[in-house]
Amino acid sequence: MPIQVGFIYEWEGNTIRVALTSRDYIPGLGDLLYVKEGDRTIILQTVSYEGRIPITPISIQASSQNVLTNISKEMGVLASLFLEISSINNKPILLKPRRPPRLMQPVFLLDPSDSEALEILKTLSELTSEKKDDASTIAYLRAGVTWHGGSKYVREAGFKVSLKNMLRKHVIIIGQTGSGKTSGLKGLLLRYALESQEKVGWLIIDRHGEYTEGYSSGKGFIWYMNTALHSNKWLSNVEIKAIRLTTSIDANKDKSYHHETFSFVKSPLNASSIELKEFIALLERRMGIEMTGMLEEFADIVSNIFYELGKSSDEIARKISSVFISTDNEPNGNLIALIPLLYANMVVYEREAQRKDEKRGLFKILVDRGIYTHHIRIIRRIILNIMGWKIRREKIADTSIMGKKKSIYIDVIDDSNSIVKVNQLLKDPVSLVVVLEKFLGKLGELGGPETSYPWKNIVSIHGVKPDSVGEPGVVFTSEPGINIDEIVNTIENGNIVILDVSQLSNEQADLIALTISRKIFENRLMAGVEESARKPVVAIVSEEAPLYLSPDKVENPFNPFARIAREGRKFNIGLIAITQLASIIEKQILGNFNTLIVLRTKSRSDIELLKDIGVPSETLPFLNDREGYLYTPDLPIKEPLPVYIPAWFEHEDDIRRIEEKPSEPDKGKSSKEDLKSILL
Ligand SMILES: Nc1ncnc2c1ncn2[C@@H]1O[C@H](COP(=O)(O)OP(=O)(O)OP(=O)(O)O)[C@@H](O)[C@H]1O
Repeated sequence: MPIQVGFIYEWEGNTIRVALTSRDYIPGLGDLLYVKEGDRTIILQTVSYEGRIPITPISIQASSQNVLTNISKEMGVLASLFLEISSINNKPILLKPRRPPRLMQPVFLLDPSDSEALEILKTLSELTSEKKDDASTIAYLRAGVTWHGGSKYVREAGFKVSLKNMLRKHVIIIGQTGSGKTSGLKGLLLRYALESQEKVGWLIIDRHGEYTEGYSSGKGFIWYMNTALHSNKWLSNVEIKAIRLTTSIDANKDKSYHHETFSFVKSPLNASSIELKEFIALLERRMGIEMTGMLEEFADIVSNIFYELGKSSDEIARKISSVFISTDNEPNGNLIALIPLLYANMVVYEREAQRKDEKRGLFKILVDRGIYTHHIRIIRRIILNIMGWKIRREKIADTSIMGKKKSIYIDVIDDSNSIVKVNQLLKDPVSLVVVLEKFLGKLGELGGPETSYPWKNIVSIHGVKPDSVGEPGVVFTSEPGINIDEIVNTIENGNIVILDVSQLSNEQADLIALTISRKIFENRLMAGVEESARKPVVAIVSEEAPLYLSPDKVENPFNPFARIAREGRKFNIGLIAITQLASIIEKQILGNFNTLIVLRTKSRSDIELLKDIGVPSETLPFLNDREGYLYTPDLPIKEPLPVYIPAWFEHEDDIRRIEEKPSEPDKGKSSKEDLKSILL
């Protein structure tokens, strides 16, 4: 039986006043009501309510205790015209209502427990969903705010969109802490795994280790994802790679899980994966433009020397150069690590040796460019601090000068507590001496007389001839740890990478997020628009993206998040930005986010901002977890729709159904037993 709550009482502009007559119904913000009028069903959305007792104040003070219960109340709801289902040639169509319902028309509650209301919800979902084969359900229509365990959404009223279209035009999820951003997004990922017919490459930058939680318990999110992917014949070969960045290399061996489509590894990252320009872009935030400029200048001098060494006829020099300059001609993390070592092993001695007016070596070149010792010290401290590296003093030789015994030391990098592992050349004292000798050789050609460094000529003491490849002493090995290019390739091919950066400092996590995002973008840029269109859409899920999309950050040409927000769609790359505050984002950039999912928020600035795009923002502070509004131009109705986004754990029934179904013979062992044996 339809639940009548009242009548249309009056209208004014877009506001409809409903006089409530039901004793049982207490209105809630966002409640959906409907009116049937011929073949029109007009849906109203509650934006406010009012109620009063129709008596004069003096009566309230009547002596009888029961006076209030004996008199009637006047209650009303203020609602806005939300949607209208009409019909043309007996086919239902969805409209934005232009006319209010007639006065005195009965008004009903769109409560999914009633069969007529349920039919209306289903029709709405039909009319608003994309009909494409690869469409996945991203949310469910919500007929109000849940109350006392009741439910205001139903599974039958889902909104389906083609993820491929939606993701490349960027999605932003806005909501205060605990509003359900993460659990809802995991729900969305699960719907992708269950329903999509097209692969999407996902990079999930996991700040808090939330996506891999319970992976070994057999019931966490990963478990659900695996089961869902295996059941989906279009995605059954999609891999999920979970990578937890850690400082320890050994953990790799005993703490990794592998399955044909799921792996979990703990590993550090290698320094050659990180690029100097990314590091510099990151530093602007911490050191300001002037100091960052100095580091850039310093790094330029050093990189130029390595570019030169790369062209030399000396094979060792060329090999050394390739450690510091990656194959794409970009100075990398090893070069960043060398900067503090140049200070400790060269500049310090050059400064000591200087006579009044005569500066020498690298120190002279730096001072000529306005970079003084105190600047270098700051740069050095910041590099070590951000990267988690330390400097360790190592003895390389004992000599005797005029009968006096003297030990010779050199400063090397200690990366044992860092997630970024540097090349052995920077850790092994003798190898480092060879690097410094080569560096010095080129530096001498560029300017200023050298000075004497304690480590100089020590290589010959060790009997190492730096000119010959393979002589003992020069250690050429690649750094341990995962390479960012491997991660990028996995995503490019339509797989899911969960990059757990929870053990990193914020700065390290930002550095990694920026580096990988830029690499993904540059790869597609190189492939070109047409080639990229043939590749799977890549979605980058990131909580840090909004921090890099503020007005002062979006101007930086090296900011990959800003570039992706502006140009990503051409190259099939989309951002899923998760934020507690949308108003920090630069306005034009925010305009590039075509899909908005707005959850509970109390932020005044966000409420104002969202009001402008038509979200009934007065309801936002009162929403329950994962209740919100969805606005996407990919649905036929261009209005913010009240939705519920179920959490991943609310799809338990779907997963159980899959698990109970016998596995198909052509998929081999993809059943519960198989996964359990891997995960438990
Ligand atoms: N596995 C789970 N089982 C039951 N409830 C959960 C689970 N995970 C999260 N929740 C609940 O869902 C609500 C939303 O949590 P969620 O982590 O999605 O919020 P969030 O908006 O991402 O918060 P934050 O900004 O702090 O990350 C919380 O009340 C939380 O307690």
